[in-house]
Amino acid sequence: MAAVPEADDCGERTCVDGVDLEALARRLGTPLHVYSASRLRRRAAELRAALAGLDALVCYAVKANPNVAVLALMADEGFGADIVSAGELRRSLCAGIASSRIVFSGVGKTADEIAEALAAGIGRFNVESRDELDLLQRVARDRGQVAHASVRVNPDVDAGTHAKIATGKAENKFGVEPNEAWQWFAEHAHRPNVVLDGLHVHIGSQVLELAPFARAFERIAVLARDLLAAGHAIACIDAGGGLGVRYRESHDVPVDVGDYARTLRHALRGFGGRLIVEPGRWLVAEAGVLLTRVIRVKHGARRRFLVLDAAMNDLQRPSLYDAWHAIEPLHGRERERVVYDVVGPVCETGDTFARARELPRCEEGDLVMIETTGAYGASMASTYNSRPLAAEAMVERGRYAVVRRRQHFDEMLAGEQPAGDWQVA
Ligand SMILES: Cc1ncc(COP(=O)(O)O)c(C=O)c1O
Ligand SMILES: N[C@@H](CCCC[NH3+])C(=O)O
Repeated sequence: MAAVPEADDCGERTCVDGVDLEALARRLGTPLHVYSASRLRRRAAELRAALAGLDALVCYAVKANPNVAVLALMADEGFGADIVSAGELRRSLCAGIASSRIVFSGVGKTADEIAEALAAGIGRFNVESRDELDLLQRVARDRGQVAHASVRVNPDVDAGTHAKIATGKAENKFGVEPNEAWQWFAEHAHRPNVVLDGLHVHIGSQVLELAPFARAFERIAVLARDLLAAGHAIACIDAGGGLGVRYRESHDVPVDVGDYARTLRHALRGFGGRLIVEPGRWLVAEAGVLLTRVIRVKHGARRRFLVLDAAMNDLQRPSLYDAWHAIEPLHGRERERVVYDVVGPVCETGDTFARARELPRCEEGDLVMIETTGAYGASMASTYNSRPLAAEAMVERGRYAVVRRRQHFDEMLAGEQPAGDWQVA
């Protein structure tokens, strides 16, 4: 009997976690998101090791990849969830994440979402405005419950990342100024159904330098020390997420997770409460690839286009943030190298995965892998151009499981009908 292969041991890069990608793509069709369970577990273990000895809870940022199999793996690793909607709450609970390990962030929580989260018994709300804090008090009072809450503080720190995913500058919509946080603590008696005993900070995503983290953590630590000295309880500090990953060899140098944890330990020295971290991308990005086939090679007047069956609706990052993803044909690496614009079939020039990318010559039907797509890939997918959502599969040690099958056209149409049944408004 053949031994079960270890992760990624197929030698060539045609395998992920012991699973042959060509065979998988033939079986499940393309475009196809594939996630490696072993890679996910390796990252989880590295993070746990970096945080060892701290009273730390990892609340995985569900938005990065809300696939229930990914969430179930996080639950199995003992992680909680950082959610931003009732949808993410339901997914997390359905995947087996303990409600007490769920924290709820976001500037637009509605009364219904807050009520649903209270009913589920989530651990903590990361509150982003006074209006939200008052709403939390009202909803908790009406339900006869007490909610634990942290103030999300905006530290006015430049995370040095893409402007669209920076969240820690004063001009961003997230969090409140430290002065306002002080006022909320001072007014705690006005809100008997909210135990305000935590601080939260999150400066942005794909952060590749340690210094902005250090600045933000120091600001939060100083605030925590001052609040404690003034007699307020601080039971929890939530350091957010944001750790970046290497999309491009030789360009992106990610922060070492050990250095990140040391920076946290240093900033929070002497703090005896609970630490929460909320990484998303760092845990899942490198565990995912998007498999896609070449529909055709089109020779334009000025450029040569490699037209794939994946498009911006399957992976938005290149069109939205000009993000760079490695693109590799799975076979024919010995062929001559050719420069392509790598595009999808969607009717927008922005539906471009890469411009002027040198690749081995490709032919119709070739399987191509777009790398580092485990975070903010499928989670940001749409059905633009009435393209069904791609399937998602988990692979582990030579086995695969379809964790989300490809959407059918009738599912896309479900709930829609031609306007024929007019009602008086
Ligand atoms: C509050 C909060 N926590 C955690 C994250 C996760 O970020 P990342 O995927 O960069 O770790 C985000 C997204 O930026 C966020 O807004
Ligand atoms: N969607 C962004 C990350 C957003 C982080 C969410 N707070 C990306 O793909 O890089």
